[in-house]
Amino acid sequence: MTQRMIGLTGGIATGKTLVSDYLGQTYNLPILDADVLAREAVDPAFAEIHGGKILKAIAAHFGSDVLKPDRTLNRAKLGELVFTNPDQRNWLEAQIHPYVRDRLVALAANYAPQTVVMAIPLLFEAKLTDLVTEIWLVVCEPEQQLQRLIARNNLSIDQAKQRIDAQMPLVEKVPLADYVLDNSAQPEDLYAQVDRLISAQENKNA
Ligand SMILES: CC(C)(COP(=O)(O)OP(=O)(O)OC[C@H]1O[C@@H](n2cnc3c(N)ncnc32)[C@H](O)[C@@H]1O)[C@@H](O)C(=O)NCCC(=O)NCCS
Ligand SMILES: Nc1ncnc2c1ncn2[C@@H]1O[C@H](COP(=O)(O)OP(=O)(O)OP(=O)(O)O)[C@@H](O)[C@H]1O
Repeated sequence: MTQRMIGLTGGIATGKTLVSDYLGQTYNLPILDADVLAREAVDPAFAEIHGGKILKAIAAHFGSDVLKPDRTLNRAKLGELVFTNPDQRNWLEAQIHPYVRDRLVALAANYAPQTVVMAIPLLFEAKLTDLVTEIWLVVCEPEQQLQRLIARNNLSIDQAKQRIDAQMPLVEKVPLADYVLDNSAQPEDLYAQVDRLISAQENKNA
């Protein structure tokens, strides 16, 4: 039996975390989160897995300004550098994405044959679609996305727009998804769509 791998994606701040938290808590599904793994890739505490070489390469490339006094990554500083410069962003992604891919594969294998959710913001951009067996896309209105991002990350309008523009436009992701979850109303409306999707699948497999 093929292991079911739900690829959960969407634009930044559209509501993926609401969906993954709900799937984890209500349906007990394991959540593999690419953002968490991207943090792990540069975390000295995980040097046993990655040898610490990604953080070293980042510091060599961008200068030690991107490190905090405790030698961990200054994410705000690096964010400023990469979200204003696509070449630098591509360079950074090339360091981190292969690690994220390998960890997703390894972690999913640990759960086989159980269904897993892979929450991957850059599922399309990072060409990770081959890892999943179906794609769920969370969307909301562009203005809501902007306002939610500004509020959550405490960004200026320009900074928030830069982050949104660093991703493939949401409208281009819609035709690539198997299911689209609309998060332009209340979280409860979003959860109801998740329930429908899960029960439709359960009926299909019954
Ligand atoms: C630039 C960094 C240090 C900024 O860190 P910060 O703590 O501010 O953001 P965080 O990592 O929590 O990401 C928040 C959101 O930003 C978006 N985002 C992150 N990286 C990218 C990117 N390279 N391109 C477009 N959007 C991105 C995603 O929607 C993500 O959910 C960090 O985002 C990073 O290391 N990015 C490169 C790795 C990557 O591509 N991660 C995405 C998952 S694979
Ligand atoms: N339906 C909603 N109504 C109001 N606020 C919401 C709604 N959905 C999400 N939010 C808020 O918008 C922000 C973004 O949501 P969330 O963190 O789930 O997005 P995300 O897609 O996981 O973001 P990222 O790509 O950065 O990981 C959060 O602060 C969240 O509380």
